[in-house]
Amino acid sequence: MTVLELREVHRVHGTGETAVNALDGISLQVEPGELVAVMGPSGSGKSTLLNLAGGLDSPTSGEVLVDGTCLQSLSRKQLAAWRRKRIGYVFQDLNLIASLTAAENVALPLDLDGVRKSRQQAEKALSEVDLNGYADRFPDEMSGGQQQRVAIARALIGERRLVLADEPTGALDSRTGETVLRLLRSKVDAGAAAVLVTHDARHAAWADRVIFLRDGVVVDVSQRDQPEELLSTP
Ligand SMILES: Nc1ncnc2c1ncn2[C@@H]1O[C@H](COP(=O)(O)OP(=O)(O)OP(=O)(O)O)[C@@H](O)[C@H]1O
Repeated sequence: MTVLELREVHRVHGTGETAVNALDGISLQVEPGELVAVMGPSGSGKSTLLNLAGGLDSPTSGEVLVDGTCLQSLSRKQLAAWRRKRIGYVFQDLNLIASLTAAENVALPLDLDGVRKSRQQAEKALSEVDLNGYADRFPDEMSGGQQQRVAIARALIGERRLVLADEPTGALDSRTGETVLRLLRSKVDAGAAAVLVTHDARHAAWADRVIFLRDGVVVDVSQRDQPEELLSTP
């Protein structure tokens, strides 16, 4: 089943003379096993698209479906539960909770859903981002890059079907940045769907499809070349 679907989505920010068409009729489907990168100049609507996909914002018109359910049809409470279970976010502002340790931050979405053995899962997720031994540290006891990896671990933990990432490698050196993309890729290869907003073509190269936005519309889409096509190129 299609994990994320946007149907003719428009989002106008503001009203009257100052109104901005942040998204101007976007349709998009992301399937299980697919990593889609979104690129485009500043102000082209990338963050708006990600916020709508994650149910953090609502379209002015059009529909956003996750796992076949229209997010706008859910009550606030249902939407919160839907998001927590199915959607993982890695945003530029990491949203780590300062009073919780790394492991507690990572386990939080599971704890809120009453999942057992959340601590064990959180420690495993932390070790996957090379943070063995950091479980009991608080965010302010970690570097920016380490905090970013905690945020990645929190986004990928559990049965998330959709992962939304906004420049997830922002504060990381290039080697750690590559680790993050590899983790995202392997989550997708295991059956999740992901949307990655990036300004960096090297990061977009990890995607199956790259969508280019300008002024709230899709101006180009590039598909990852099939190896066979590459081999047959003279
Ligand atoms: N809350 C808001 N109120 C008014 N205008 C907004 C709001 N959020 C975004 N916009 C406007 O909508 C347009 C799209 O913004 P958006 O943040 O989605 O772009 P972006 O491509 O993510 O930009 P960047 O790469 O700089 O993060 C811009 O013109 C922006 O100024």
